[in-house]
Amino acid sequence: MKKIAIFPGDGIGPEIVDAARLVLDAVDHAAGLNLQCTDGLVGGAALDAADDPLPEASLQLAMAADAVILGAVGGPRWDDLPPAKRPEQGLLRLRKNLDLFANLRPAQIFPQLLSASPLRPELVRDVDILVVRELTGDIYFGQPRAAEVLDGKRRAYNTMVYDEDEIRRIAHVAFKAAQGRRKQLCSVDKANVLETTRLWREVVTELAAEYPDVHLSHMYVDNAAMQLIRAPSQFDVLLTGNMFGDILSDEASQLTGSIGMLPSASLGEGRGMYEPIHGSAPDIAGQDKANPLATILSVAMMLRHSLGNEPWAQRVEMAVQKVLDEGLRTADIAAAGEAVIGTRAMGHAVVKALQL
Ligand SMILES: NC(=O)C1=CN([C@@H]2O[C@H](COP(=O)(O)OP(=O)(O)OC[C@H]3O[C@@H](n4cnc5c(N)ncnc54)[C@H](O)[C@@H]3O)[C@@H](O)[C@H]2O)C=CC1
Ligand SMILES: CC(C)CC(=O)C(=O)O
Ligand SMILES: [Mg+2]
Repeated sequence: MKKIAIFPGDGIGPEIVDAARLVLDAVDHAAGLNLQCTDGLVGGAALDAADDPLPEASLQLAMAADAVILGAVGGPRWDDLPPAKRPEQGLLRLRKNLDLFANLRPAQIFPQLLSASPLRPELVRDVDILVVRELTGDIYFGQPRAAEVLDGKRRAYNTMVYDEDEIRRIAHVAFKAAQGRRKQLCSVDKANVLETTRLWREVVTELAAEYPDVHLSHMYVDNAAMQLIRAPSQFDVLLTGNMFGDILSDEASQLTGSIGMLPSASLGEGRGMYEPIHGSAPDIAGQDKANPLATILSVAMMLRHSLGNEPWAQRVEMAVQKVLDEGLRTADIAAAGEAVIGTRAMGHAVVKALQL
């Protein structure tokens, strides 16, 4: 028996998680996984219910689980709160408390969706990028942070900080990932301007000696953002800090056609958390329009990384390929004039494509 904690969150979170749950339940039943799934509150839903975006009960639920599935958090209802009190803090604290320092965000091309990419098909056809993003450090967590009034003037600051151990452990993850792929590792920083990322570059370079089979290169983040659009197939594994990885992975999602296609695994030494890379999409929440495939592909990553079930991970991924082959599209991945189905119908379609 494995325990799965499920945090649907806010906005489209409950919709995409419900669609992914259809797939997870079907796999559980067919593969005899004997999963015990329990829902919990995080984000705005938790703020509303318990005045805390990560109530103690939710943290305990996650800590007791073998794996966690999370939809998305945040939304305009909580926009007036200062950053440190918003729903997003619940997610950040969950990642930190579970020590999920490695966020794997694969950006793969689905050939069926080449026409959905804003880039020319010949530019994206061969794209297969793994963004390895550090997830528990950097400016999202650094202290001090404050918004204050000084000499009658409003000012605010955050702190970008990494120590060498934090850099080393995420770099090891990236080097190892590159070894299992095309052995090209590009580390992204802003070492020309920032001390933090100068240390990042130093530490990553030191580690390269332990991975002689991996070709390491370095790129400034502004150039990396440009190269992702100019010639994205040059990248294999991209190693980044927390903020740069957040931004570049949203950008990379567009190569595939939609942010609704990109799953992620947030890993540490213990249990993993599986979440689509996108947010709570308030503009389409509650309308059965959201693409649940990123969340369903995150379930596949959970089967692979936390449940040790590669065959079923691949079956879920193949089922996603099949629904795309069949021309089934949510609005975000539909070409002009193409018929569109809703979130829930897409979940059912993936279950059907599993051919159980
Ligand atoms: N992991 C998380 O929980 C994250 C939460 N957020 C939060 O989400 C809220 C909205 O943030 P935004 O900047 O608008 O980013 P977003 O990722 O929620 O949405 C950006 C755009 O992508 C579209 N989109 C996102 N996911 C989609 C899906 N599955 N299917 C179809 N279209 C999709 C949205 O409709 C929107 O037009 C904010 O409160 C933000 O802080 C943002 C990013 C990550
Ligand atoms: C805390 C989240 C809102 C940060 C984010 O955008 C992400 O992890 O993709
Ligand atoms: Mg993000």
